[in-house]
Amino acid sequence: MCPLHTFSSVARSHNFAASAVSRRHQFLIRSLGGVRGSASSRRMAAGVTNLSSLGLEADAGSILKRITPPLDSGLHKGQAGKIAVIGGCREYTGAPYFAAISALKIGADLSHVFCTKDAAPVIKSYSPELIVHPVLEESYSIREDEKASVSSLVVAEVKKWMERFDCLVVGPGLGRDAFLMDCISEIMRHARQSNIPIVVDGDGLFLVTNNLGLIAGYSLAVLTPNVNEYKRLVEKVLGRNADDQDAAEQLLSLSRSVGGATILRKGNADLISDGETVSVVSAFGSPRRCGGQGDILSGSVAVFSSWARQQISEHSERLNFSSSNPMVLGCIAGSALLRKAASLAFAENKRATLTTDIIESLGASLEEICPAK
Ligand SMILES: NC(=O)C1=CN([C@@H]2O[C@H](COP(=O)(O)OP(=O)(O)OC[C@H]3O[C@@H](n4cnc5c(N)ncnc54)[C@H](OP(=O)(O)O)[C@@H]3O)[C@@H](O)[C@H]2O)[C@@H](O)CC1
Ligand SMILES: Nc1ncnc2c1ncn2[C@@H]1O[C@H](COP(=O)(O)OP(=O)(O)OP(=O)(O)O)[C@@H](O)[C@H]1O
Ligand SMILES: [Mg+2]
Repeated sequence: MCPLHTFSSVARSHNFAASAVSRRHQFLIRSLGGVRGSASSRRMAAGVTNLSSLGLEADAGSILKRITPPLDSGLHKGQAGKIAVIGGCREYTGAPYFAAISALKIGADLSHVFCTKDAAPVIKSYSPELIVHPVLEESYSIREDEKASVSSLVVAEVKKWMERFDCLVVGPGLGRDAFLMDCISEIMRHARQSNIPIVVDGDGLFLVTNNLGLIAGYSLAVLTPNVNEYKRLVEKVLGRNADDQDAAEQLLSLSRSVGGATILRKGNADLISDGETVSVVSAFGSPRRCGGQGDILSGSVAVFSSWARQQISEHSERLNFSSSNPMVLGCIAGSALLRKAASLAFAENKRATLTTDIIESLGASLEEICPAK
């Protein structure tokens, strides 16, 4: 287990130690955009009463420490996690790379990428660490009369690996080709039948928003929408606009409406709900909004939720968390670690901070909270 004093020093420097009440208060002020005495702050005050009873700011440092497994010479390759990212097409090769390499940097043993044939050599060239499968096809590369047979082949190629994975990340850099979307739907149905957790991000959210049945009622699904993706999801599911005034209540109701899939709403503060609880991670990260940070998050959530699942199955009696849902714990851990890594990378690189710099800070960030030895 990680020594407690390590957590205390991290907590001091990264705001984990602020009292729960003050953090809740700060979050609500930020998320609801209140100005003292204004109408919006009065609405906010009403929200505080409702939301504080749900429990907001997560004790992310403690969760990170308790779900991260110790390094143990008795373990063999694969036991610390096998993750697969399904994404990467002609346009986007960075996003699946960011998600897959982040999973490895955090501590997973194996990270696979299933992408289109065009994207595969590019992704392989970024890193020899990733196992890259050039199996996906887009409409432009196949004839109409081939579609049925190619679709069966694509799905079969992914299915034969599926049972080995602890978690899939569906969507980073996937694109929105209609043929590809149909194949991915089939792959997701199969993953669900096999009880494999799925983190849905990027274009996977475009697919799911238009096919809610893919994740509805699946408690091992996590959706990680950014501001645009959340807006589309809320409009589709609740028939309303995304709400910043009652953000936590709306998220709770959104998650309930999709049958308890966990949703991580990304933004200034990250909000997480599985329809039972709402948690917030609001520790300051970085003011740089370079593309790719959401991809780091999706790869991280895949690893941490797999670890949380394992810890809960082995030691549920001594894990006294606010939520017993491993997908929620994985979201909290992933969000907190990303923010810490972004803050370290920004301290060093300032305006030049890029996603690759944040990835390079993941190891040191986790080490401060949970040392390897
Ligand atoms: N280095 C990389 O490889 C990175 C790659 N990335 C990858 O990029 C993909 C899109 O993710 P994103 O975050 O740009 O989507 P988002 O903010 O909803 O859209 C912004 C605007 O663009 C538009 N739009 C998007 N896709 C479209 C499409 N296929 N065809 C048409 N329009 C499209 C969208 O329009 P709308 O959705 O409203 O119709 C909105 O106006 C996703 O795969 C992600 O993983 C990122 O992870 C960053 C690093
Ligand atoms: N305004 C903000 N202030 C502080 N942190 C933010 C802000 N917006 C997003 N973040 C952080 O950046 C992370 C990525 O969120 P973002 O909204 O950039 O995702 P994304 O658009 O999906 O990213 P990507 O470019 O990888 O697709 C979130 O977990 C959140 O912690
Ligand atoms: Mg994204």
